[in-house]
Amino acid sequence: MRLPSMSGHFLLSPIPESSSDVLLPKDVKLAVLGAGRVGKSAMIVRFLTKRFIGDYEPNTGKLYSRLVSVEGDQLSLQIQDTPGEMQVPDSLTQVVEALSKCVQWAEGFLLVYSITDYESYQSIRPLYQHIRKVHPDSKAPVVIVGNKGDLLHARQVQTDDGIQLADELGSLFLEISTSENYEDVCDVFQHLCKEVSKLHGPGGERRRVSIMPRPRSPNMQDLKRRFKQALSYKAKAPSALG
Ligand SMILES: Nc1nc2c(ncn2[C@@H]2O[C@H](COP(=O)(O)OP(=O)(O)OP(=O)(O)O)[C@@H](O)[C@H]2O)c(=O)[nH]1
Repeated sequence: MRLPSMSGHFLLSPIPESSSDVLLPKDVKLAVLGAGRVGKSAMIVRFLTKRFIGDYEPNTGKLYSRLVSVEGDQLSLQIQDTPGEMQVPDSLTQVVEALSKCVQWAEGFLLVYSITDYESYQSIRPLYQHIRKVHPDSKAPVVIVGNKGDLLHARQVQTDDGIQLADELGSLFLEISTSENYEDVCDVFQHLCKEVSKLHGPGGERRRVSIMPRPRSPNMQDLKRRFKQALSYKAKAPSALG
């Protein structure tokens, strides 16, 4: 199943401030998983900043938080990046534990492989099965992405392989190049946000809360005037000590 092309752009905008009642944004928690240096961090940063940053240190699990608006819906989005490589054998258990916690925590998943790395493609199925095992009753949306689509000369995974796997697992699939195409990266995250948001229902976690009106900031001119007044009064007043 291929990811349908999205119309319209993903709007990254701050939530408007209101002095009275506000609607809390819905929480959307996504996890990005994939074995090896498949471009997970690059994708997240590309989505959040529009920029492609070519050089990253291998990450150890960074959480990104943003307020975003998707088709008019205000979302409090959290994206958990996960380590693709385990460099210290001793920490294997910790990494697996951390991954399980993250899978438990998240509501929507992005499974990434690189079209230049067949092993990363092979890791998608077990990752997918792990998600379904941790969330047996939920319809947690999963999108499979074949990244680095620009590196055609180094291709090890055919597009059809990706389509076939995604069909088999019942997931959406898109082959993209994070470095060359911001729109595709955006479509992927936008799709996941919308699907997770649907899980919360139409009203979801949105609720009205009353917020205290913010106290007015002091008028500095007025304060200075009063301060001077007080000083001059003090100067004129007879001293209590005689
Ligand atoms: N040519 C090309 N390179 C990419 C693309 N996406 C990511 N890269 C490169 O792939 C390398 C790994 O990218 P990362 O984003 O660090 O990969 P990661 O999956 O987060 O890796 P870990 O941090 O080890 O989990 C970097 O050198 C990126 O510049 C892409 O679409 N095309």
